Amino acid sequence: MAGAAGRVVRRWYPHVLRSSLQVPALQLHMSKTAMRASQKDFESALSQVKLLKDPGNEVKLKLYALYKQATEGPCNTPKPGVFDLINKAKWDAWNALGSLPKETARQNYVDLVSGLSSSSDSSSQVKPEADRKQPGYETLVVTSEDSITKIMMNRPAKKNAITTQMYNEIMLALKAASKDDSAITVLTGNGDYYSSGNDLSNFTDIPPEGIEEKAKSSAILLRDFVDCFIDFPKPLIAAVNGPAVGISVTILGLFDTVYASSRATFHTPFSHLGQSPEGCSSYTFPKIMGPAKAAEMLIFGKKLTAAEACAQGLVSEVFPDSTFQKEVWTRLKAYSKLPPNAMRISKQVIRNREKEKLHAINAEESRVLQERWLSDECTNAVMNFLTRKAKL
Ligand SMILES: CCCCCCCCCC/C=C/CC(=O)SCCNC(=O)CCNC(=O)[C@H](O)C(C)(C)COP(=O)(O)OP(=O)(O)OC[C@H]1O[C@@H](n2cnc3c(N)ncnc32)[C@H](O)[C@@H]1OP(=O)(O)O
Repeated sequence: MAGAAGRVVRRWYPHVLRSSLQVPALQLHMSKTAMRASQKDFESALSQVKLLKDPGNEVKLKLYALYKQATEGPCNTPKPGVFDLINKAKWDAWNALGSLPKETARQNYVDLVSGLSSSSDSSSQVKPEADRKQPGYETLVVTSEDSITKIMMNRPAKKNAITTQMYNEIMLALKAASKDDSAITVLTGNGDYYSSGNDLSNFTDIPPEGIEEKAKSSAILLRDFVDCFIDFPKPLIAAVNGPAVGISVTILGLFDTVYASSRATFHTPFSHLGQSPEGCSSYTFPKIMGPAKAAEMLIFGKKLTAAEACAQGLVSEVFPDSTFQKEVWTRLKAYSKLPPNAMRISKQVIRNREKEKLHAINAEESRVLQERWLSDECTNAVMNFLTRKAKL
């Protein structure tokens, strides 16, 4: 849909008003000039109008009425029935022009299109992401545009490993997105990784109260973090731009749609790390892919390719890496135009009956992990990574 200059170009035709209409308040004193538009100007405006960004139903009705008046003169067709809403709105708009002369209607049409073209040119300028970035986040880039809130993990040099600060910022961003006027929310990563999961340096920041206290507060953080995904009220989409590890994989079971680049992999090496599953994956993964496949991932740490994850139902669709961004955002922009309330309600109908269960599972997984973090198996695995002795 984006044209060569990054300009949004949609095709719509004023005489074929297909979408639902609000009854317009027509005030048609468009041209204050005495200039007469030539037939050529009018034809050029007719071509130009097809290239404009959709101006909304009210303006489309004005254009329709002026077009009819300019080409056929005053409205002389029978009034459509009260239940024929669209044709009635069109008829009302045309009829409201009364005996406006054809030439004036033509001039008003040309003026209106010219005004729309210049405002469309300036509003279609794509602002650089830095200008649209929401302030207050250090580990994320959060932007809202086209009814989409995008939450991008932004520690590319660390493979978007999730620090305590990033857990907290993701929670804040999700809470804000649940209340903003976006229709859908997307989580993605900056750089070559989607996320390498929990930042293992979270284990080194031990408070004076000791490791037990750290494990306790971390279990609360984990539970709160996962709860935000369980409770998120709008469609939540993951755009998995590259490899995903640990908690960034497990929470995918709580997303509504997961798009993956062909370069993405899905890895949950919990046993290797002396840990156990979180993000409700102990429940969602067996449900999504069956217990045998889930066990390979969650107990044995089998890494899945994007194609395998898609075959097993964890991923909705895989896109070639070279076209991933373009294809995914084109798709999401189209989805974001669907009626937002209907999407929210559909999500509720699909998810609500599981919510209580998911909260209980999350609490249980967090409790088990709190103990695991204090185990020698976990301490040794983390130390091996931090002292550069091991990688996944
Ligand atoms: C008692 C306290 C408990 C505290 C708990 C807090 C809350 C926990 C909540 C739940 C837990 C979730 C479970 C998980 O997510 S488990 C998965 C954890 N992730 C890993 O084990 C991945 C470790 N990383 C790697 O194995 C490799 O880095 C990689 C991802 C395979 C990439 O390898 P690479 O060779 O391509 O790149 P590399 O040079 O290693 O990485 C670049 C720099 O990024 C740093 N880095 C990458 N991932 C992490 C990570 N997860 N944690 C910390 N740092 C990471 C890496 O060290 C490099 O840094 P530098 O350039 O050397 O400074």
